Amino acid sequence: MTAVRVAVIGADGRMGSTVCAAVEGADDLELVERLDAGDDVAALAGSGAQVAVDFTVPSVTEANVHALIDAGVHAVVGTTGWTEESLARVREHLAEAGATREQGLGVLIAPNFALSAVLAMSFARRAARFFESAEVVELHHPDKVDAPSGTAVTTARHIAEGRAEAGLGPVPDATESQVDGARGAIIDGVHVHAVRLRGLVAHEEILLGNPGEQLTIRTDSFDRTSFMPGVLLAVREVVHRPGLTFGLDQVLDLG
Ligand SMILES: NC(=O)c1ccc[n+]([C@@H]2O[C@H](COP(=O)([O-])OP(=O)(O)OC[C@H]3O[C@@H](n4cnc5c(N)ncnc54)[C@H](O)[C@@H]3O)[C@@H](O)[C@H]2O)c1
Ligand SMILES: O=C(O)C1=N[C@H](C(=O)O)CCC1
Repeated sequence: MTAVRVAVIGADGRMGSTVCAAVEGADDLELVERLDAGDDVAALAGSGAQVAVDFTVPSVTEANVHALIDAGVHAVVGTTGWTEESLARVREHLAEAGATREQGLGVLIAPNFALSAVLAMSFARRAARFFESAEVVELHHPDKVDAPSGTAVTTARHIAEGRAEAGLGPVPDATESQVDGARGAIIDGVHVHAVRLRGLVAHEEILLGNPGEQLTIRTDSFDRTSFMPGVLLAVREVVHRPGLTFGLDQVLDLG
């Protein structure tokens, strides 16, 4: 068995260092490069790396992915901050690169690699059509630079899709006046609230309400090792998935 050669970008960070350890602990993977701020992603072209894992910061991750496509390296991305527009640019770049390759390159971007979070997002989408009200509360460590979390943004979008498919209108909300931000950010009509608290890692509660009842879906990552099985699965899968894959639910076939 030949090991898949893996590079990690953001290797000195909380996630990147955990990914390096997970790759080093896997018999079928080989850690060949550790890059962090100041290193040239384009140089991976001649490094022998087949897959690069990006856990950096929202402001640089898209440029890293374009550089990886140009370098002919598959990408697994956990960094947040992706929009419909930035995803479309990656899709387009991959299509151009694929036209000149025998087997197209793969980019797999997932806002959350923890199985509990992937399932929570999937359950929320399925449950959304049955409830009048839906709100998302995400809770993270205070060193996180973006809010709301990428997971919460994706969860809100899933809920909005489920509601729209069922023909549900806006969530009920009689608020006429508020202190700025009191009702959270509104993403596709769903209110999203962000808590930052020392001691936390990554947590989310999805609240779904009807007259007289509530469904709460909660996911907790108590440790960054929770993300590693999903990251390693993505590394193994991306080489067989040309084009852009968004969300680990696609790999797990959750729909
Ligand atoms: N998808 C998931 O499952 C998941 C899980 C946890 C965190 N995240 C996301 O991953 C990202 C990183 O989180 P973190 O807690 O590891 O952050 P962190 O701040 O600990 O690490 C980021 C690292 O990226 C490096 N970096 C910055 N600019 C760079 C550049 N241009 N090139 C290379 N490296 C660069 C920094 O020096 C740092 O070492 C965030 O967007 C976070 O939301 C995603
Ligand atoms: O610690 C972080 O930062 C996390 N970021 C992701 C997000 O924004 O959804 C996933 C959870 C951890």
